[in-house]
Amino acid sequence: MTKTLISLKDMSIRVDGRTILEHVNASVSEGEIVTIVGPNGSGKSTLLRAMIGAVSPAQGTVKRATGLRIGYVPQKLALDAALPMTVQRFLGLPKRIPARDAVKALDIAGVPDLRERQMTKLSGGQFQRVLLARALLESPQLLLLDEATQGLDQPGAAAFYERIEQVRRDLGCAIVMVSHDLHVVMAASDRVLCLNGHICCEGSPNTVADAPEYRALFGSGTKGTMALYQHRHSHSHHHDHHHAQDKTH
Ligand SMILES: Nc1ncnc2c1ncn2[C@@H]1O[C@H](COP(=O)(O)OP(=O)(O)OP(=O)(O)O)[C@@H](O)[C@H]1O
Repeated sequence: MTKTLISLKDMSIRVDGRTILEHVNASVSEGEIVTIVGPNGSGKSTLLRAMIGAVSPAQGTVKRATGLRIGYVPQKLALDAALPMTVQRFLGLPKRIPARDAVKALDIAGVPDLRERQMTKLSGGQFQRVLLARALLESPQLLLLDEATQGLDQPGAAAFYERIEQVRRDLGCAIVMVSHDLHVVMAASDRVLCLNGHICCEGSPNTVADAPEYRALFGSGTKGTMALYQHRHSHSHHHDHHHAQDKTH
């Protein structure tokens, strides 16, 4: 039987007396890819933060499987450009890690050659891969990605998501990701949650794209771009390497 890694029951979150999320019921099982979509300010990041335990529910519960290992890729990470730091060093914060652990994580993240490079000299795509490598260090059973492709162009984002699917195949971890790239992300997901302070609708990518609640939020235009991406996506696996390399050189 598939194990439930995390479950949220009737969860509400309040920040500064304002309700950000209410009555959220959701769970994530072993090995599945769940995408959270929703307009700006709809509570997507807050939902991930509730999953890792960074914010506490005002009502309801968040239950994590005992000893659950979570890897988290945050939405933004500002590094001081004046501070020289290699990728190896960054991966070893706060505690140094052996080079072989860094090599392995970077390899899984699809950037095996970046270990000696300076963090501030990386491209946007390379930086995101290093953040992914960092989240993979603890062999997570659940990987949480918050807008991990922000600032990447479409081929870069597509290559990133293809890598995520590869990570899931290799490590068998479940993945929960937040994204604005609806057309790209939804094709890679088993399940989509559409959020707007509460869960408006959920289901397979196609079910959600057809749901009136989703269309009310995003219009029907995304259906077309999603179909376009699914078509491209089904042909693009062979090119993963090229895309990834596009972003790493
Ligand atoms: N620490 C905080 N203090 C005050 N308000 C907060 C805090 N964190 C989030 N909020 C508010 O909660 C709401 C949801 O924010 P959240 O970042 O979860 O949304 P989001 O869907 O991830 O948005 P975006 O797509 O813009 O990243 C917003 O109105 C935001 O202003």
